[in-house]
Amino acid sequence: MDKKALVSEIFQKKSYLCVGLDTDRSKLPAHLKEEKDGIIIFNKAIIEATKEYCVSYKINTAFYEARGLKGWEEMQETLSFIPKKHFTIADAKRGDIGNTSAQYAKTFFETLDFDSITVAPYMGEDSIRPFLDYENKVTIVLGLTSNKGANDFELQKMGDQFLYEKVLHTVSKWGNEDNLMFVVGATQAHELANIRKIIPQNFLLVPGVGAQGGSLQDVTHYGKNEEIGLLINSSRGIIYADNSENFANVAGEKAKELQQEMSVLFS
Ligand SMILES: O=c1ccn([C@@H]2O[C@H](COP(=O)(O)O)[C@@H](O)[C@H]2O)c(=O)[nH]1
Repeated sequence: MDKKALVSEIFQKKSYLCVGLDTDRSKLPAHLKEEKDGIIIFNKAIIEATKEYCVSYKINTAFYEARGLKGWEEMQETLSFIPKKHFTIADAKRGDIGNTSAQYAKTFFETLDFDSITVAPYMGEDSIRPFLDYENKVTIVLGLTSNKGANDFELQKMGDQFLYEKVLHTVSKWGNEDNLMFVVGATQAHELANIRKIIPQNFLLVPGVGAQGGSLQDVTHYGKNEEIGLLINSSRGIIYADNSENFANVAGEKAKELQQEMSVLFS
């Protein structure tokens, strides 16, 4: 799925919600912890219950990679449950010297066929170029992250600008508004007006509402553009909203609540 199709889905559904599938076996409802395919059953039910209310799913690969071969198979099977009209994100935060990045790009864009991948910018252009070389795929670069550690480097001054501002200015020239998005944490909403001056048109992937306390209203107010330009992610706040056999219905309700809050912020 490309950006044009994503924008069309956003306006049709009045939703810019991305559901995060950070599925941790130790957090499954008790009845699924006993099942060999507990993660698959859980993810399938979550996708069925939430697909009407969201336009995107983000798979944080760490939760699958940690389980070795079985985890990679679970990631692939989970991807196959996601309807084609949803934008898929491999939250893998890759980036290495060029020939290694090329293998990461092949893994996530060809072998697994994700629509997009998150990458770290700090090894520079040759580490990101192999991802950008894929037509009809989107590279999502870490801009200003949601965590406390954003203060350690991203919010340090480099000359007269913050390091994250330098990243946005420079990286945005390596690609275009169709193949480049940036991660900005919902906890950093105070910087969004400034961020929109630097990258008015690129989509932003915004994690950090729900469990991390970011505000959907603030992010939308300061970050929205004429295409909406936002994918707001919630993972734990949706998928672990309930720990009983009714978990999927409750997850669906949580996704619906967020979609309804978004729908009134469209105008
Ligand atoms: O700055 C960042 C970048 C990525 N993440 C990821 O997003 C989700 C957030 O999960 P919640 O449970 O909704 O807090 C998770 O996969 C993080 O690794 C982020 O939080 N902040």
